[in-house]
Amino acid sequence: SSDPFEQLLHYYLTHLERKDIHKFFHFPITDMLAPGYSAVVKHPMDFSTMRKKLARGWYESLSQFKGDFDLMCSNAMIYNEQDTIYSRFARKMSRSGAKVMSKERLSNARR
Ligand SMILES: NC(=O)c1ccc2nc(N)sc2c1
Repeated sequence: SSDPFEQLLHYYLTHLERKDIHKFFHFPITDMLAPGYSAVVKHPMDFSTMRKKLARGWYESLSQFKGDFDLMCSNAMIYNEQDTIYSRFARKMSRSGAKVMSKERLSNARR
């Protein structure tokens, strides 16, 4: 897309997805996969949903984009026990995501 803001978010999304090597966060979690998930997690989020929202121009600011990324990570840390690979990867991804998106000069990027 020609919109530099959209390109920036697309870059972040691609960069963040790459860290999710087991693809734990690539798709919406079903109750089949994770029993009782929909009863525990009221606002699910995943990379494929973020990609759709980006493509539809839903994000007006970087903080909205970061909000969905943080929601995705915190959902996994709430649903999964602390010492599970899912929770561990969510914590790890949350930290590295904060680094990727923390560049001061870019954090005021807007549509
Ligand atoms: N993102 C998550 O919270 C997540 C991802 C994958 C997965 N697979 C399971 N068997 S529980 C589970 C939880």
